[in-house]
Amino acid sequence: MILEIDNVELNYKKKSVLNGVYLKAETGSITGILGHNGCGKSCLLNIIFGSLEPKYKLIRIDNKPILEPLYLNNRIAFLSQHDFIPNRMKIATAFKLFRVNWDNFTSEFPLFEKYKLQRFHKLSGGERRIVEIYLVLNKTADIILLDEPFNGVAPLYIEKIKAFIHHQKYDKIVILTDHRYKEVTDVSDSIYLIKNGCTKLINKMNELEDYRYVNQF
Ligand SMILES: Nc1ncnc2c1ncn2[C@@H]1O[C@H](COP(=O)(O)OP(=O)(O)OP(=O)(O)O)[C@@H](O)[C@H]1O
Repeated sequence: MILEIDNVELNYKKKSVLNGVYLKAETGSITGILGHNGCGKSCLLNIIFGSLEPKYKLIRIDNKPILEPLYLNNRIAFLSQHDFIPNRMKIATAFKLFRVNWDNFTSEFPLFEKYKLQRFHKLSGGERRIVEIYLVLNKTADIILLDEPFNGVAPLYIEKIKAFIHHQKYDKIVILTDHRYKEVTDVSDSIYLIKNGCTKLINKMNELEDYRYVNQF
């Protein structure tokens, strides 16, 4: 499956946020999006998900234009920047709602066993992120969007999460963004940089220096 988005125009009042986006993501490869604070990474993921309506956009899946928000057809799972599990929901209930197996989760993350009947808000920020990433990655979906999956996650778990993300790519489209750019470049097969409202496909990592995204890669 191939997902493409282009012709995006997103403005807030007189401020132009996105105006020259082309992004192509396909099953079997992971697509990373990089860019400075406020360049429009989260907006772009929300536009793909369908929760943000820009002035113009064109989304195609396998060359067919998609006119309805993608979230309506349940083929897409989105880890947004902010928690999506309600604070007072028990962790076991969230796993039931997502139809994700609790025992498989705790075999990968044994330290979470004690949280089964705990309410979501009692977990630390990093622990909440790990639960949500796991649910999103394991939900039945063709497309996965991850907005800052590594934010607040301890280094030991980052490697594990990267391995999970990598595992998903064989039958899903995965698009992710994070400020931990080395993790993003490490796990991604193709990289887009958003600069001045436009996407630039990065072929060689030193282009990230040329575009002044990093001082030294
Ligand atoms: N609801 C809104 N009203 C006005 N401006 C907005 C709104 N949402 C986003 N913006 C602006 O759009 C721009 C892009 O925001 P976005 O959250 O997509 O950036 P980002 O690249 O994800 O940033 P960060 O890396 O800091 O999370 C920012 O300048 C932001 O201030």
